Amino acid sequence: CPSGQGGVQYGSATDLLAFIKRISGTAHGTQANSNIHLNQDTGVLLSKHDMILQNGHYRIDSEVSLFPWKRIYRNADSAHIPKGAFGRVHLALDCVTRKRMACKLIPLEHFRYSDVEIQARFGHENVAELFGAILREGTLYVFMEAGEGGSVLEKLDSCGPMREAEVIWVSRQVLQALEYLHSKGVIHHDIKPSNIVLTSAKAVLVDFGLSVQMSEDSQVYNPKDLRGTEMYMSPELVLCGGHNTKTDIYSLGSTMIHMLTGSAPWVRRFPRTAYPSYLYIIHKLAPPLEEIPESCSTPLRSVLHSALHRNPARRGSASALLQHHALNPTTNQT
Ligand SMILES: Nc1nnc(-c2c[nH]c3ncc(-c4c[nH]c5ccccc45)cc23)o1
Repeated sequence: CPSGQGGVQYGSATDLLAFIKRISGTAHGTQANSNIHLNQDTGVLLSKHDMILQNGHYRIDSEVSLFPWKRIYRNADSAHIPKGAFGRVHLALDCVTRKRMACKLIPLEHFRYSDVEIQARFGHENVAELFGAILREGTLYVFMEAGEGGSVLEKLDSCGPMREAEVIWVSRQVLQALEYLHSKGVIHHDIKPSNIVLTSAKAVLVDFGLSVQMSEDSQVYNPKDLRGTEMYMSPELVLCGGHNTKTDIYSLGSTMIHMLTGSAPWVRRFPRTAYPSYLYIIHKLAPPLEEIPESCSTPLRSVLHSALHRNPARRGSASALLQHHALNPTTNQT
């Protein structure tokens, strides 16, 4: 690059995918990239109108300010946190336009191509929008839509169980995201309260680092590893015999129980201190229907029975559940 000219540029989602493909190859040592070894910032920003480059630079504390927000761990709710499966999410403010964004910092050695790929390829109002990614001194800065209301987990931890109307409001929007992603063959693999963030107007799905897109000619994904957070995992996923998008529906059912009761399924009956793993419990005892609170209305109870069905073929799809009268309260009041 000309002297003083930075390596960050405006581009399309295709340009951004090419960039993260290149650096994820570098992350796994398969190819050298001249800029990677310099202190040169490199990257692609998608939105010309509200992220302002200066001579190909988008530098922290110059073109954009970061404010520490939330330390996040992948599988933090599990008994173990795989090495490096962590990051930090900051609030980011563009210094010129004051655009507010979330910025996730991912050490290059822990970066997965799917961390960014799914959000770059599949846009939906209930999937955290991707604004760009910049590699700087071995750390990838991923700029995304901010859920300034924090996550559903924070809401539950600070305010306790949610009212049924709130649970329906959140569940509908997660189902809208899943209906879209599942139509593209994408499995999120980690639906849980900490991966649903809130803005003033909507709920948004985040963290696609464990997501996969099934091949077009197959309706079954045969996993190489166990993906997700144990308390929310479906029985078929735990068995590792192959699963499909319906595993996300079961995780949403588990998430709905957490929203209704304030606790994840199983943990009240089987405290984490005594049970380092829930995989056997999920295999032998699922589904956790007895964790549905007495106060739960009959219509919402039937949504949970469908979403938590042990047999994925009999579990409701996202499209089917979105038609359920319990999730369309305004229509059935007429
Ligand atoms: N794991 C992950 N991958 N992408 C995100 C993400 C994208 N946009 C966001 N907006 C808000 C938060 C967030 C979570 N807990 C919070 C508590 C307080 C404030 C904000 C938050 C997280 C994100 O998170």
